[in-house]
Amino acid sequence: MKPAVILYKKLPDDLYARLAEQCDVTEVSNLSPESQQQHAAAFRQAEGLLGSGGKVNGELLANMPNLRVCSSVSVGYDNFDVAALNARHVVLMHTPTVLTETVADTMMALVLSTARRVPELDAWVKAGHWQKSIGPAQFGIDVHHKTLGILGMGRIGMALAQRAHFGFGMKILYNARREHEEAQSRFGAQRCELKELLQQSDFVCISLPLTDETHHLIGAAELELMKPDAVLINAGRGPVVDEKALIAALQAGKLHAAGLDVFEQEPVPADSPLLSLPNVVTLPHIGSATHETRYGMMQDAVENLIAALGGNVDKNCVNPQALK
Ligand SMILES: NC(=O)C1=CN([C@@H]2O[C@H](COP(=O)(O)OP(=O)(O)OC[C@H]3O[C@@H](n4cnc5c(N)ncnc54)[C@H](O)[C@@H]3O)[C@@H](O)[C@H]2O)C=CC1
Ligand SMILES: O=C(O)C(=O)CO
Repeated sequence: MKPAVILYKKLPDDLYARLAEQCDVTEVSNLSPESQQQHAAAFRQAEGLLGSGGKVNGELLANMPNLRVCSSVSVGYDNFDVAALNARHVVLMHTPTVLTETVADTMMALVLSTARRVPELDAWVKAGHWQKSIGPAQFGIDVHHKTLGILGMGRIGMALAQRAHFGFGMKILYNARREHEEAQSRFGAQRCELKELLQQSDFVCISLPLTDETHHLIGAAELELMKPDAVLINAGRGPVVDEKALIAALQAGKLHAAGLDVFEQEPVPADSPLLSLPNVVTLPHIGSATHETRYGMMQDAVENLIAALGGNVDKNCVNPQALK
């Protein structure tokens, strides 16, 4: 008999067919309590769960007594209660690597667009303001040969460092618990304390996961340490930055700009002051959102689920110890 799975994300036809060949699939629109109630029997039976977004916590697990494998279409897994999964011996699979280069491209796009004010000036031209030669009011700041500080020197941080160092001749700083030998040998990257990184970087780029330790890692005191013409880029998770403190710093003119792909609340509320600050570039959490990469993530998530249901957690497993 095929294992029963709950699918809470639309898949392309070929990937759905691949999943359905191996599993008995019930498709639901999301993991809301209403959806769990509506499909109670399917949730109760399911051994697998595949999708993205939505909280996977003790309450959901209580409705899924047969669950063995969660497969997330994402690398970040802060929406999963891993301790609760471990306690129930449920393994969590995710999709690192396949999205790394695309997210680093997004971060570089934020670096360039904040520094050179691309969206702001695009809107300015389209609004008919380009009536004569531009002047200092339209100038930006250089990116090349500046200092880029990375918080989260993992897969995405490394791919960003590669672009910044080789493409733009930038000096790379990073903050980490341990020396990153590869970052040092490939990019001459220097490890430093958070304080030093904030004081020295022209661009502070966040590609950190959200954990208890990283929650509000960047608050008022940290923003105060940054150079007045520095730029903050966040593509990790919104709550790594205290958004109220960021808004206050931007309103007080303490930073050149911010480039944000992630927010404390997503979608970002329409009345957020971030949306009316001209020096803030906002993106709707598109870090990995290209056709190619999103397809690759879904493909990996399907294969991860099938492999893990078959007892193979060699690749892309967050908590292989849960099997023990
Ligand atoms: N904006 C978007 O669409 C996307 C956002 N992300 C976010 O990026 C994060 C990173 O992804 P990867 O690079 O693949 O993960 P990774 O695990 O390879 O890298 C994360 C790095 O952060 C470091 N780190 C963790 N806590 C730290 C702390 N307190 N201080 C200093 N360093 C710390 C880790 O040691 C690791 O080197 C994901 O967890 C996710 O939240 C990932 C993909 C897309
Ligand atoms: O994979 C992730 O963690 C994302 O945020 C979306 O790609």
